[in-house]
Amino acid sequence: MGLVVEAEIENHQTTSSEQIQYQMGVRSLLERGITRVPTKYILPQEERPNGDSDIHDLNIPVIDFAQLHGSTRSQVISSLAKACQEYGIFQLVNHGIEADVIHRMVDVSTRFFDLPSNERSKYMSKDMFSPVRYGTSFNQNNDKVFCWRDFLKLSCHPCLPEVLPHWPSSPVDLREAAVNFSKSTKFLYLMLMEAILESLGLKMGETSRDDDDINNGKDGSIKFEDQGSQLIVVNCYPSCPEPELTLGMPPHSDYGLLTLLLQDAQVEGLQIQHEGRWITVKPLLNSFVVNVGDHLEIFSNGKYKSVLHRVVVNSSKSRISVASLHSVPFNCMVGPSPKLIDKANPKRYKDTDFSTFLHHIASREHNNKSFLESRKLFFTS
Ligand SMILES: O=C(O)CCC(=O)C(=O)O
Ligand SMILES: [Fe+2]
Repeated sequence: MGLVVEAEIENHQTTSSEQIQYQMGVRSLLERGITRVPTKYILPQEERPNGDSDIHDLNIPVIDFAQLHGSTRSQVISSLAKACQEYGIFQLVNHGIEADVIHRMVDVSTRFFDLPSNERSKYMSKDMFSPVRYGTSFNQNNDKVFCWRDFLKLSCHPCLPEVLPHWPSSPVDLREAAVNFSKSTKFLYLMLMEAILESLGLKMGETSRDDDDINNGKDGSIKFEDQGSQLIVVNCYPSCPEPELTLGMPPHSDYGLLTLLLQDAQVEGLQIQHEGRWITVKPLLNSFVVNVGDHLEIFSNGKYKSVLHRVVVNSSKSRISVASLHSVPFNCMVGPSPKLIDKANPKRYKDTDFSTFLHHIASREHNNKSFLESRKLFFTS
């Protein structure tokens, strides 16, 4: 560590009672009236955001969902393929989800993080498979440096009627808003996934039949339909007194097939890495950001790329985002589709079961796209 950083950390010394407080989240910390970023959140110089290197003029592809139906479908499928191949991300407009469903989800999320800290912390859990998990940072059990984020994770597995009684009962309208949001985004995901499979020359049926490309894990093919896993992640990034020292989320790729993300229409924060540079994903009114996840990179045998992204924070505004992550059922294997493998395109990734993925992600070693790297097969010729 350089001298400058050491000197900065000196100035940010914190007490052991604050160490315990970190586990309670950033909101709780701010309620104690801090005016500096505590040491626990200060990144080494080389990992800090650098405002100057962010550029805004890169056009992230915009996909018009309404145009998927009808005579324009084939053009939209080509645009989807290009977006997934070159960027691993696109913004989805005309998605058809009612404004009210979105508004209620954001509104109730904001009110959830406004609850007293002892009310929120009732939902803290170390169990990755818990139907509800409130927490802070990226992986608070392992993170050496914490990030400036609190979250609420709502799992929809194995089905909504089973998990619903575990979801927070306060605010009173949280369950209803989250159910409507999860059902709407699931429907959108299925429509998108069908189009993305089509762009790969594959197809999705209503049930697992032999001629579908979705049957359940044998031959490395995977199951996309209703039993697929879904996780709703509500992120809260409070305003930060020294945003240049920390991040809301460190660089990572999402593990699943696709993530549909609702980002705050007023507050920027999400950045993707593209051609070695960090680019801000400008909020686009009434849109979803759609990320390609690691499972889709593997399933497509590397044709589509999961996107490395991070979140920066700012000194004046707090930011809320809601992600809907979708993948195969938990008991499935993920591997390259046999239909995308041939002599010219040998298999590039090992098959992996979903829980190995999740355990790696929760582990100390996880950073950037490290898991995906560990699944790659290398060829000598
Ligand atoms: O808040 C954002 O814009 C991104 C959130 C994110 O990357 C995630 O929840 O995985
Ligand atoms: Fe993410």
